[in-house]
Amino acid sequence: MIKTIKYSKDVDLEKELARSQFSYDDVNETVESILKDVKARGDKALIEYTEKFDGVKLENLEVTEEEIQKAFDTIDKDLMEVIQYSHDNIKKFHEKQVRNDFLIRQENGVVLGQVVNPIEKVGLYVPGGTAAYPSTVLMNAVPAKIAGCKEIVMVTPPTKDGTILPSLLVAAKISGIDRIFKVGGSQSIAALSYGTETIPKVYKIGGPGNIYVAMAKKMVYGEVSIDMIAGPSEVLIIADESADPVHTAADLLSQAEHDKLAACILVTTSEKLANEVSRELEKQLKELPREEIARTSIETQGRIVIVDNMDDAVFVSNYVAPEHLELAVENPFELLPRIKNAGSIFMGHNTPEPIGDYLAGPNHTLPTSGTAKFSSPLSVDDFVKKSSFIYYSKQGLEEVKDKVIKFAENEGLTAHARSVSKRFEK
Ligand SMILES: NC(=O)c1ccc[n+]([C@@H]2O[C@H](COP(=O)([O-])OP(=O)(O)OC[C@H]3O[C@@H](n4cnc5c(N)ncnc54)[C@H](O)[C@@H]3O)[C@@H](O)[C@H]2O)c1
Ligand SMILES: N[C@H](CO)Cc1c[nH]c[nH+]1
Ligand SMILES: [Zn+2]
Repeated sequence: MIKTIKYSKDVDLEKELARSQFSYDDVNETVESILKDVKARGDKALIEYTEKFDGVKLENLEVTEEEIQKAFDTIDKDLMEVIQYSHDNIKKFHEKQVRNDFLIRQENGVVLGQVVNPIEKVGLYVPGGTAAYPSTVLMNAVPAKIAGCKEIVMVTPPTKDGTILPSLLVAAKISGIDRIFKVGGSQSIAALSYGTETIPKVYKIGGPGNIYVAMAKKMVYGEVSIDMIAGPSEVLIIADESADPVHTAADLLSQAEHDKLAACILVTTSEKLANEVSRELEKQLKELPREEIARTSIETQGRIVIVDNMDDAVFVSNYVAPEHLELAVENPFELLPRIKNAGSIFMGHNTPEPIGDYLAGPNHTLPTSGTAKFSSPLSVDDFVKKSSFIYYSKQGLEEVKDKVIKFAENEGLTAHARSVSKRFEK
């Protein structure tokens, strides 16, 4: 049964919405020791952890060309069309994000500018523990490809028979991934961070994963860059009395089935809707093949929050800063400007969250665990870096020389001042 809370200003949201069913300390220790071990023992450690966590002893870590060809030969052709359709929508949306170089020319001959360069080597994590995510392959790889990254490698856990599903391989090839490795979890994050005999060290790691993956990315940050902490899925639905309880429950469960640690929250002004959704969740849970995962998520992390008005609903939502926010209200566009913290916003009654998961175009790798307060969806920006450049003419330098010298002397940095003044000595 999902827990229901009546919100008022006295309610301690930190306590009521706490995601406390898991010991992060245990995960920390496990991940730290895996990272150290892979750094020390490379491929040998990867093979052992893959046997331990994924139940398969691998001979080779890299997917071969024959395996990729076989995937194209065996994949369901309708699924391949859907993958291509989704790829094209994601590409169209992300092409709009491309940043161009710019130049500022001044009359005195000074030229200033910014050049944008792709990050050369990137590693993409595609989850594969309890479900396979070809959609995540596309969401990660397409922006990297548009950015122009030279080497795009993908890591994902293998199935029990030591293969990678055809849908993942086909999605990887369609979106331009160069190399694919059959390794998942924190061990794969270690491999991408430090490099092993087989897996190249990259400059940046992107992609979502479970708590072990998220923790590993956090720990290797500094050694490499990371996109964000995209962990267990979340959805928060703001609903008024116009929302349909059957649809609302279905939307909550769409994210609950990802992970026992997924967080699904309904915030509503309607007590009637709250009761109906609570009943409907019980009914629909029984119909799901992944009932156990979804039930644990709903019963431990799930909440229905009843509020007096939309102001309070918006306040709670901005406080949670959910990965996905559904505005299941009469006029979602009216509410939109008041939403300050959310990964992706789904507007109105005909935009269920899975539309964004699969094919609308915007990215589905999104900030979780409240990090939407300061992070954005995965985008082309995550795969580029910028350099600025400065060109001064003789006249331009002469015009500012005294100012630079003044600044440098104030900071007590004589050599800085002299690097300018020396140019004007006779
Ligand atoms: N934010 C997004 O865009 C997005 C997209 C898709 C999925 N997700 C999330 O990704 C996650 C996928 O999780 P998953 O588990 O299915 O796949 P996963 O690939 O993230 O994790 C599986 C791996 O976790 C490791 N692991 C499992 N138990 C472990 C243990 N006890 N100790 C050490 N390592 C262990 C193993 O190496 C295993 O291969 C879910 O939380 C889902 O909500 C997020
Ligand atoms: N909802 C996930 C992000 O939290 C993305 C996804 C992929 N496939 C289905 N859903
Ligand atoms: Zn999803």
